Order: sequence, then structure tokens, then C-alpha cells
Amino acid sequence: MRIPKPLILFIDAYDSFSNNIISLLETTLDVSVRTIKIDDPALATDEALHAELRHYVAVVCGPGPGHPEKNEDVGIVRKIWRLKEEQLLPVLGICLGFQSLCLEFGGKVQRLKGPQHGIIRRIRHVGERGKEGQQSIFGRVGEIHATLYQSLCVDIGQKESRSGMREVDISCKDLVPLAWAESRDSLHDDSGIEDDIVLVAARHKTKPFWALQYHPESICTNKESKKVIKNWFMQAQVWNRTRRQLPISRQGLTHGQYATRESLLSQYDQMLSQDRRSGSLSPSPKALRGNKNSVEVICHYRTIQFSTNLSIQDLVEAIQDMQQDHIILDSSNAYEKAVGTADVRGRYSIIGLDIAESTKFEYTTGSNKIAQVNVQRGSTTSQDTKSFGGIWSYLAQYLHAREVITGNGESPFWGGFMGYTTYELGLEGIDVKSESRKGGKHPRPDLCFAWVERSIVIDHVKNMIYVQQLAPRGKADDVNAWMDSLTTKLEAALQQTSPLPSKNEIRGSVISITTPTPSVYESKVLACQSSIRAGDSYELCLTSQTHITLSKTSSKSPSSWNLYKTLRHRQPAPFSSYLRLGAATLVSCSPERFLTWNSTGRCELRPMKGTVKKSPSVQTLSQATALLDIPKEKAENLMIVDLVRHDLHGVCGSGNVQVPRLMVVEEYKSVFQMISVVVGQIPPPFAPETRKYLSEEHIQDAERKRYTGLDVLAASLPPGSMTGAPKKRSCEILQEIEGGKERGLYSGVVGYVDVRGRGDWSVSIRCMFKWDDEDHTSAEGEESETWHVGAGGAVTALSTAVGEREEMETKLAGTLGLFR
Ligand SMILES: C=C(O[C@@H]1C=C(C(=O)O)C=C[C@H]1O)C(=O)O
Ligand SMILES: NC(=O)CC[C@H](N)C(=O)O
Repeated sequence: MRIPKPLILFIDAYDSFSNNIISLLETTLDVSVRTIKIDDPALATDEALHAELRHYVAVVCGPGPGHPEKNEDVGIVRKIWRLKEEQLLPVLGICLGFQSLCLEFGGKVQRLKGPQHGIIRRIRHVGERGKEGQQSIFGRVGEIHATLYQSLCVDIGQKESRSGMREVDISCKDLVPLAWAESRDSLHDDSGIEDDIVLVAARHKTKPFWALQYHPESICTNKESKKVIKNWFMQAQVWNRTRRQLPISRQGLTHGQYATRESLLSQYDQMLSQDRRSGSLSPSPKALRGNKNSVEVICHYRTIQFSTNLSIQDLVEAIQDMQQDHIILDSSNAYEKAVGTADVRGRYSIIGLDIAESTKFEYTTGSNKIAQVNVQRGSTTSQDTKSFGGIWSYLAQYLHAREVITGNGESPFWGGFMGYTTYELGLEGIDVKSESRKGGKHPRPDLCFAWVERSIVIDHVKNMIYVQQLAPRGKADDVNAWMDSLTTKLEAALQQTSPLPSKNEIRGSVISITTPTPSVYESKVLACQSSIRAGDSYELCLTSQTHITLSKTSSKSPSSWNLYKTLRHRQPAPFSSYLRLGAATLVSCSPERFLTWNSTGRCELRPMKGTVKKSPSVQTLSQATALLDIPKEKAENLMIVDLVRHDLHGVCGSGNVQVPRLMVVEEYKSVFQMISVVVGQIPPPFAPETRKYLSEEHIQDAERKRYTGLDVLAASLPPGSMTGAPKKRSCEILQEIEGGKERGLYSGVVGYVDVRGRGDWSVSIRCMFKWDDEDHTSAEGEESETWHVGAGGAVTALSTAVGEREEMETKLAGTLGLFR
């Protein structure tokens, strides 16, 4: 019989690092963690809370935005410190949890002179000296270097730490200080450290309460600090054995949940069984049945070799009508000279074919409806997403039912969904109300995916074109006929080159350009910093909007395709894209990959933070690397790496996320960018070694409910690099500071998820987009269209208003340069 692991309850204050702490606990200790939110209504009464706590060996009160004095920021945590003797159990507070403990027992919570978010500091602790220290949770612990994420700090009256400890202020007689971050240990003068000594660990003198202000789970906290977690748990268990009054209950269900969310596919499965039980009709099973139980669909393909650098634009023009809908994912820097040590050139370009005729899936936030639009058939059907368990469950199920296993092993994409999601779709996923979507006045799709059956993939490294079609195995003759005609066109296209549109044409069609007012942007940077100083955010990715109105009347007016051709020429980037999809058009030269995954469930995110403009004084990778090797830039990057790890842990589970590249600088056409690579492994539906013991039914059931890359995509939007941390609170603050303006496609993602279970998505930045419904005809009959260009950057406590404004302008300049 398997003995269940002891349970720890993690109380989550809506932080973006919570899952990293849970992973640290589950990989360091032999425990299993359940989690609740600080404001869980089911645990609002003392009885309910006490009944829940009986299941746990210990509690961890996590970090979070806000202030420990505010009930809404700490919620249940406060009740934990007030438990009566007979209800007591061991607790570890982290950061906000630490501040809350100290506040409860007489400490004063103050603002730091300089907030320290993503700053790594040497921690001095009692374990380094004295017998008493040896018996503390720091006993036998060596040198700790740890990441701090704090705007606030605690004063418990203990001022001096260097030459031994003094007695703690009488008002805090219950607290024992355990560790400090000291400014003399800081390695850099520009790290923003202004506070001499900051208390970073304490315990209660008589109750089983310990707390850490530093972040033991951060990727930049050293391994030595794991010993503190082990020591804490050992002391917690001793306390349970010797002092705990109520036995730990192993019976009954906990209200606390696993940190990993249920898979999208199993949510759908649950809806079906609920329907079956209640006797109601299961939601449109036919639409979702797909290939299953019918003829086998495969990816038919043909390979064409080419010898020279292939021009995607010529190829597209030769085979498609450029007025129609399009999806082109273009590695537009594929033939640039390799620059720097990290080769950031894209390898594949993917062109979705017959997009105008394909079925499009459209979803608008708040509508709870998914529309399937097929213009060719003149049909639109709309279904309630709630009855499928939500929009993502619907899409996961649709795709799952159309899985294909036979095709071209060389091609990263065989067919499936291609499209975009907006920033506002991401907001809905994290329960942030979008001001621009209030009152349901927004009919535009926040998600639009086309179902793509015919496509072309270009491998720029092997000089191969793959022409592909998803179709039943037996339809090879029809497929061949289509491929013959397409191949002829492609071969002709390889001989041609079309001219680039002239800049004058574009400039001549500009009616107006509204750019962000520099002083207003700078005041918004200061507003962000004021939220950071108050402890409400650690980093905020502030953005602004530029609007460009172009005449459509003149015969010279550039088409969106011509705008794209010009931009990709000026700003070649590995994740460029051109989309004309339903109501939206996107022209993008993004350097930032958001998320990619393969069919074995290996996911990779590449957060980008830290930007340096190329200039006569900064031309080489080593110059840029030196400029970015400062605490401010590294802190920005680190915060997003920790946030992205949390998002990934939420699907992949404890111990399944690694960071193979941390803060590496890459070179692009006009900027240098610092990136990190975070990798996660989606767990298989069942452990392969157990297969021989499982029934066929069990295996099928597990397969039907497994996690896929769509789970990771749904759990990670909006992209952390465009929000700041902690994500939810930061997005709420940004709603206010940005005036509730829609970001739209900017800050959203573009990409695909294919029938073989793979996906690749880029962050929509360095781009422009337009909505067809904003096209306008003036009283004089002049037709115009309006393009939106977003630009911004991460604001931290160490930012300067002018520096941030200049960074935003640098990013804007690439796109805006087309029109000026
Ligand atoms: C906000 C933008 O870019 C984001 C912010 C970056 C930064 O703060 O350094 C870098 C890349 C993007 O994640 C933008 O391009 O508008
Ligand atoms: N990471 C945290 O828990 C931060 C706590 C608190 N909001 C602060 O900024 O100091």
C-alpha cells in the first residue's frame, strides 16, 4: 500500500511566484502541497478554516502584492497567526507572509528607501555564528545569496546585527530575528540599494511560526538556501510530534487544490459526464468528433528543393491573391548575416493557404460564445463556450479530435489552427476586467484562429519547400492534382523578384499620426513607480499607443501587404508575421518568441527584457552585453523569468521546469535584447513504465484527459514580458495607468498549434494592426484606415522617466519610420 505524503497547505496571495515555491517544497521535502487563495470564500468562517487545517502538517503563507496591513491583501493569513493554542500548526511565511507575521506581533512595516525587486543579495544569518543560531532553521547553513522582491520592510526594533545581536524592542518581544541583508555586501553601487540593513528572517519565540523575507524559490537564489527549508520542515515535524494538540486528519477531502490546473481536455470530459448524469444533451459532439471513428487523415506532402535565398514575398505573390485573407509566419531575417554569438535567425517560414475559404473560429471576451465562420459556405454557427468548459477547452477538444500522426517528419507544422489572440483575451484568463471591453460594446474577435488544411513550410536552412495538405489517406489523387498546379506556380516564383514599394508612396498617404506625448508618458512611468514603492507591483510593463491614419483613396495608397513588405525589409526579425484574418490585419516584425512546444510536450518560453539601441557608441554584442550587465536590467529579466517559471509550473508540475539560458544578449538589426530560455516538460498522461500494468480502457481514458501545449498557452497569457509581476495585480494597475485603452493585437500572440501536437507563438510587438470596422469615409468621400502601433517597456524602481520614454521611442521608431 502506498502511504500518502504529508500535506502542506500553501496560501496564495495572488503572486506570480507561488507555483515556484510549491515546486521548491515538493522537490526539497517529501510532501505534497495543496493551495487556496487568501480570499477563498469557502474558508471564511473559523469553523471551515479549522476543519481544513486539520489535514495539514504545516502551512506556507506566500508572497504577494500589496501591504500586510490591508485585509484584502493578506486575507486568511492574518487568521493563521491568531489561531488558538489547540488549533496551532507550524507555519512558514514568505515575503508578504513574513511581513504579516512581524506586523501581527508588534513589528512596524515601512517602505524601503529603494524597493528591491529581482535584486540578489548576500544574506547574513544566525546560523553563521553562535550555538543558538546552530539550533535555528539556519543551523549548518552556509553562505546564502538570495533574490529579494520587496518594496516594504519590517522593523522589529533590532537595529544592529554586525557585532552580535541586541535585544529586540519590547513591543516585539515575541519575535526573534534570524537573518539580514546588508548593504555592505552589495556587489554593485548601481543596484539601488539604499537601505543599510534589512531584516529578512525571523521566528516567533513560542509559537511554531517562522518566516523569510527573501525568495527561496527564485532561480537566482543559491542552492544553499534549500537547507533552510529542510531545517524548517524538520523543526515543524518535531513541533507536531511534541506539541500539536489535534491529530493530523488523513480522512476526507481537502478544500485545498493541487497547484496544477486540470487539463483542458479533462475539463471537457467532465462537462460531458455531468451532462450524461443530468440527462441533458452533450454539447455538439459531432463538431468535436473530428477524424476519430472515421477515415484516417494524413498530412500529404511534396518537397521542392531550391538553391538560392528564397524571397517569401515573391513566393506569396505568385500563388495568392493579396487582397484576400492571409496568414504568413515569416522568418524574415533568415538570410541576414548571422550576428553575435547567439544566432537568432529564424529557420522556418509557414504560409497558411486558402485562408479566405477556411473555417474561422472567433471569440470575443465576455461573450461566452465561439463562432465558426465559413465565408465560402456562407455559414456562421455559434456555440456556448461554457458548455464545453470554456474557449480553450473547446479548442483543445476540437484539435484533439483531429490529431494526425502520419506526415512529413521534417516539417514543424502539418496543418491545424493558425491565428492571433489579443492582450484582452489574456486579461480575461486571469480575471482582470478590461475597461475597453466593458458594456459589451466590443464586437471584435479577441481570438481568431483559422483551421488550415493546406500550407507551405519553407526550411531556410535546408533550402526546402514543403507543400502540404491534410486529407484522407485515400484522397491522394485529388491532393496530387492540387500540388501539381501549385508546384508549377512555385517553380515560376523562384525565378522572379518583385520591387519593394517606394517610401514616398507610404509617406504620401499619411493623413495623421498621433504619438504619445513625452511628458505624459514620463508621468505614467512615475505613476508606475509609485505603485511599485507602495508594494503593489514589482515591475510594470507600461505601454503606449500611436495611431496612424492613412488615405485609402489615392491610387498610390499602400496595401497592408506593401506595408508589411517594407517593414520586413527595414526590420528583419525571426518572428515576423502578416495576418489578414476576419476583421483584423496585423503587420509584425517581432523578435520575441513567446512559447513553442513539440509533440513530446517539451515547452520553451523565451522572455525578452533588457533593450539597448544600436548607436555609434554601441555597435558590438560585447558592448551591449556590458551595458546590460547591471542590476537594473538583470532584475527586469529575472522577474519575468521567475514569473514564466510559475506559469509553466502551473501546467508542467513541480520539478519539471528548468532555465537552460539566463540573461543572454542577442543582436538584432537595430537593437540588442537580453533573453532567457525557460523550458518545461508537460507530464505524459501516464508513466511509460506503468503501461504494462494498465488496462486499455485506463490508457485511453488518460490519453483523453492529457495536458497539451494549449494548456500551457492558456495558462501563460498575457505574456509575462508584457505585463510585469505579479501578473494579475500589475495588469489591474496598468489598466488604470494606461487609461483602460485597448492594447488589442499588440501584447497578444500570433502563431499556430498543429494536428501533430506542436505549437509556436510569438509576442506581437514591433508591429502594427488595424480593425476593418475603423475604416472611414469622410463627407468629402475620402476613405481612410487607422493603424495602431503599441510600444513600451518594463518600469522598475530603478527606471528613470526619461530613460523609459526613450526606450519606448526606440521601439516605436522601427515601425513609425515607415511613415516619417
Ligand atoms: C513592450 C515592448 O517590448 C517588451 C519589453 C521589453 C523590455 O522592457 O526591454 C523587451 C521586449 C518586449 O518584451 C515593445 O516592444 O513595445
Ligand atoms: N514579494 C512579496 O511578497 C512582496 C511583499 C510586499 N508587497 C512588498 O512589496 O514588500
